[in-house]
Amino acid sequence: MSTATSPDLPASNEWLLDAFANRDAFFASPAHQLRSQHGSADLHAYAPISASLVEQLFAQANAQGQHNAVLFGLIPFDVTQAASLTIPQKVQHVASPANANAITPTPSTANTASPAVTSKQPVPAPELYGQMVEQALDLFAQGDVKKIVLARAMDVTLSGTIDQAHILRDLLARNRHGYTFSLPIWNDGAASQAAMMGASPELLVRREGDMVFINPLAGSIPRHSDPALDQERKDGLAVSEKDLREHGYVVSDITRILAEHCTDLQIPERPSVIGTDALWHLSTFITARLKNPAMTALDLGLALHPTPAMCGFPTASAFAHIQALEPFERDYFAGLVGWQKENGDGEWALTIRCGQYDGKQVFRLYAGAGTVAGSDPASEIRETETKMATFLRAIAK
Ligand SMILES: C=C(O[C@@H]1C=C(C(=O)O)C=C[C@H]1O)C(=O)O
Repeated sequence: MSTATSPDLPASNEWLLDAFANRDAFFASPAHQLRSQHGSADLHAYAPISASLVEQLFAQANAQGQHNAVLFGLIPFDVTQAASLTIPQKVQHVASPANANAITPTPSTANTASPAVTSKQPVPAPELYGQMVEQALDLFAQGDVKKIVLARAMDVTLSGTIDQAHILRDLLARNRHGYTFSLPIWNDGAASQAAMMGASPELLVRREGDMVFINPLAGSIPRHSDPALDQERKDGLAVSEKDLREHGYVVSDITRILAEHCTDLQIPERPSVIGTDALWHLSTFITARLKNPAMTALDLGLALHPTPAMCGFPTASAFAHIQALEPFERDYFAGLVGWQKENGDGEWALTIRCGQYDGKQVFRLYAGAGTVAGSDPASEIRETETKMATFLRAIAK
């Protein structure tokens, strides 16, 4: 996660979040910060993703005299469902603040006081999620599938509307090395108010010219408030046979797909351990060079998606088991979130540690965890709870 660069981007000392309203777009990575304000000349689409849909949107932007157009997108876990794409008329694109570690969330004022949680409904109940993990363990024992990522959701109703900028600042302050976003969902046409918001730690692909950067995570343990125990957990994760196996499925499948599209693959032999504010993760930072420089960041992201970090291994059978076991639609959860320019450079993160906002008072939060032979249902319940906690803390006090 140390490879952030800001090639020729204007510097900025602050996050571009002033007067953030529904239908605005924001995406921040360690290097890039992009913000748009909704306007009547914005272009948007709500349809299954395809190269021609992306080309059409850029062609329309060109036709209205827009240069340096930037596409923002949410691509669902199941790519046959509608993606939500936006080319705003005007986008601010600057570097992320270099000293952002020093930035703390702005305290709530009378106008931006965080609403309270009035109801919290797990989907399904945690015990049922534990039973889903048990069912996955039976499937591993039968032998046709090695890993299944199982998710659950939480419907949260708030006492009032939220201040998106306040939430995003809170997430940014805690996720310096991640991908923090709020992008509109056009399910209701131009009148839509819904958005996907979150702070993902996981980069699917960044493209800079013909170079691509990929950073899968898989294998996790919640952090501990005691520094010595926290270090023990970190050291334990680095040598955990179960977690290394879970991570290995992801890296080997990504390597197989990258080999079709890239040369000069640089893949560390062993994963390292990275920390978010709440969890330790096994992480492998991969670089490669595209064989075909016309392949865009999104093209490569879609070739890789869904990786065994979001779905399982082998992909097709894990995908079928997810459809059968999970009692809700993932929609944009565990899909792609990001941006790209017409030349194909861009960044696509995975849509995790996130929630779908209805634009008023309701959020659906999501979290998933990879299960393999040897997984423990109680640990997966705790892990998914921890994964939802950062976002829950950000939206309501
Ligand atoms: C699916 C999620 O996270 C993924 C699953 C992980 C795991 O099981 O160890 C780790 C990071 C992510 O690839 C999520 O946060 O919801």
